[in-house]
Amino acid sequence: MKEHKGAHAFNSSHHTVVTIGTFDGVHVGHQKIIEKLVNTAKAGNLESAILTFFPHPRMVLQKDAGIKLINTIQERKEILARSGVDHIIIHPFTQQFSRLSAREFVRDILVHKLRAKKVIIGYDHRFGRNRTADIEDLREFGREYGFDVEEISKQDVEEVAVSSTKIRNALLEGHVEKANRYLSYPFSLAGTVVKGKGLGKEFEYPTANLHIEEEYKLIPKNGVYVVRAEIDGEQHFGMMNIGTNPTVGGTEKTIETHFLDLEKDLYGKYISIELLTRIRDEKKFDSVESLKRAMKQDEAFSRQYIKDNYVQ
Ligand SMILES: Cc1cc2nc3c(=O)[nH]c(=O)nc-3n(C[C@H](O)[C@H](O)[C@H](O)COP(=O)(O)O)c2cc1C
Ligand SMILES: Nc1ncnc2c1ncn2[C@@H]1O[C@H](COP(=O)(O)OP(=O)(O)O)[C@@H](O)[C@H]1O
Repeated sequence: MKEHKGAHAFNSSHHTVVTIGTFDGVHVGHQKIIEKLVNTAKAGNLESAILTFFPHPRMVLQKDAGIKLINTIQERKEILARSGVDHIIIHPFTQQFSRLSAREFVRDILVHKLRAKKVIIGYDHRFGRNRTADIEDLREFGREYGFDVEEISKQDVEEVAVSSTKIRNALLEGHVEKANRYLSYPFSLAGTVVKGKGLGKEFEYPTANLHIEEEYKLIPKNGVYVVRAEIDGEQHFGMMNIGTNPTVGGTEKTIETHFLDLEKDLYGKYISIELLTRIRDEKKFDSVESLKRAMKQDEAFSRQYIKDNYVQ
């Protein structure tokens, strides 16, 4: 897969079949559309291309700072790379871009830059300044500029929307296994390991504190999770706490992981951690001793879960 930082950087001499969308999560519904894209490309001797926007249009147009996404742009790229698509174009969604007329968008981006011969698009997709144009307008442009339009049915579009909402809600409610089923891969949190409060030694459980740079990344419900990560090329399981550490008087939200059977300096490392299941809520214990006992139980639960689900 080739990545292009905007339609203007696209330089393939082949004709393409293009689909347009945010693809947050790249979940099972998205995967169905991508499969259609890839098969259409093969059948028509075209190259497949996904045109996606970043930042998310809602971040730019509604200054919606609160919007949370399942994937960071980096994660979206990595998951799409596994889907067999030839090109991903990450077009910067700016105020200026949003003011392009429908004709300018079609002519300058789809036809001239991306050399589209086919566009696969949701039945209700709207585009151009103020989202004035619809799929019928796109078909009309297609006749003028020489490309076909293939419609994604109402049923498939709804499946995509329902899945995205279900995944976001499942994560916010702590149901990671449900989210992972819709995603068909484990939801993950990625960031750099930073210094914490320095209490890990007191707990006999050193914890790697994850700093996530992307403030738009959705963080699942506070609580304790069984997790897995690759560290220096090796798989490690662990237990993660998302929360404010109320027992030790914490107020800021932290994401910290104790990796089982590992002793390693992780400061400064960039780690992507998969969430596998949720153990319990984060609690304010009346003593550090009680918290330690709870963490011992979390460890026992985690070891059993890993044995039951991941070890042959
Ligand atoms: C598996 C696990 C479960 C935890 N559960 C709780 C909890 O229920 N309540 C709480 O206040 N802190 C909880 N913590 C956080 C501890 O308070 C935290 O690890 C400790 O404050 C050390 O912080 P530090 O790494 O920033 O020094 C948990 C941590 C882990 C690793
Ligand atoms: N098994 C392990 N799991 C997590 N971190 C570990 C582990 N072994 C060693 N470490 C190191 O210990 C650090 C955490 O120690 P800790 O005493 O909890 O301090 P902090 O408050 O900075 O998190 C981690 O950032 C990592 O570098």
